[in-house]
Amino acid sequence: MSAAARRFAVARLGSAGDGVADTPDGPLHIPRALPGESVTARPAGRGQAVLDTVEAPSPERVAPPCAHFLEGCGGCALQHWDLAAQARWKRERLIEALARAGFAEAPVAETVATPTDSRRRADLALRRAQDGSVAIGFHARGSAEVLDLRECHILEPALFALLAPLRVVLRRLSALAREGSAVVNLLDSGPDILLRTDKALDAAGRRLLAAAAQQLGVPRIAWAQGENLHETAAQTGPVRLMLGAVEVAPPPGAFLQASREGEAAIVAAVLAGLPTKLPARPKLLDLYAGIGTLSFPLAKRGRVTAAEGSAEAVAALDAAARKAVARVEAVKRDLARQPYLPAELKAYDVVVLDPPYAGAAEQVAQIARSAVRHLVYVSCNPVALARDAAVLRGAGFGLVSATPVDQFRWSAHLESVVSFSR
Ligand SMILES: C[S@@+](CC[C@H](N)C(=O)[O-])C[C@H]1O[C@@H](n2cnc3c(N)ncnc32)[C@H](O)[C@@H]1O
Repeated sequence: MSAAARRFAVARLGSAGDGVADTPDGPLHIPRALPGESVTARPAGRGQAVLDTVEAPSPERVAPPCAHFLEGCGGCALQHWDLAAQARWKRERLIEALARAGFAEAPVAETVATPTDSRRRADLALRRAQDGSVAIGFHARGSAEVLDLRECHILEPALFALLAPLRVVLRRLSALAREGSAVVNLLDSGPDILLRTDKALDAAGRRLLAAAAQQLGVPRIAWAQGENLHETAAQTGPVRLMLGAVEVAPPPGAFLQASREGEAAIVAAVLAGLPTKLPARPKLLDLYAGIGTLSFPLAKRGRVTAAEGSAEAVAALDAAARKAVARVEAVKRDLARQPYLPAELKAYDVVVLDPPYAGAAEQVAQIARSAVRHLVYVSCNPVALARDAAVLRGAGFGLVSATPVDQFRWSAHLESVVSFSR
């Protein structure tokens, strides 16, 4: 039985985008409540509560555009909040993260917004129901349930349009017994799909996927059982994505910046974060380079070494660089186990880092000990950024510029580009 609803004053927003009320028992997280609101909520244990009614709404509360938001879709956390307020909150989170690292009053730019219907990469959950139908969508908040997307205001329309025919195909795919996932990347050649399912793909399944690729205009469908290595199940043509002027053939499920607009904003902030005075033939080191999203634009400014841990991403980057005769050398390297050491870093005028969510503790420790003078750090996690920035500050780096990018509209995620020099 759920607890009785009680009244709470919402003081602030937590890092996951939940309203937080301070209570004698500690902070209480109330999803979908906003700062300044008086709400009733039912405590659900472990500092969590379920919103019951909003008694005094914030003037910043707005009607969520998507029906699934009200059903608890975990794809968005903040559709009930005015966008300008979200942009201010994201900027404040970056200011706080940098202040925690010791950079008080950092020169933080306004948040760069990205539009609705622009997400070109999504990791969607698949779940087969008792009647054989397949739900495709995001998990419901804090649950294994998959919300079958009948509308979506974040996905690129071309990706959303794929869901209805994909449901029909997956219904017949015996390799999907109960659950799986589909990473869908919208490339310039069309949608690229990586299916992960819970059973083996038999000959009938391969024929089904080959026919689906033809019919849906999808150049490639890759498949894997669980977390095993993927294989190409169907290919009707080449895959390609332009990164600046360079054509890349991304591997299945490749990391892409979530939207073209987000990518453009990050690339622009990285280029703007380079020192104004560079030597005549600068050498740039792009760490955690992926398929070269930043490496190719950086190659316009100098010779780039692009290091990345995924063998497939490095192969795609290397092939694209050779074909385009770009000044980019691709290196496969695990930067947690084998970070660039001070002696190697000596060769570079600028280091660009774009690490995964956990940050770049091992690599930043080596940069701190090196003679590197300029660094541009692209972050998708303000907590890791604060930790790594504190190390840089301790090593004498000052903060030159910082730009928050709201690449995941309506979510609590924050991307940022921060430039340091010493
Ligand atoms: C946030 S993505 C950035 C990719 C690229 N810079 C871009 O903008 O598309 C982080 C990248 O780090 C890579 N990565 C994760 N852990 C790594 C490690 N230990 N060593 C090297 N690369 C790693 C991932 O494969 C991924 O390509």
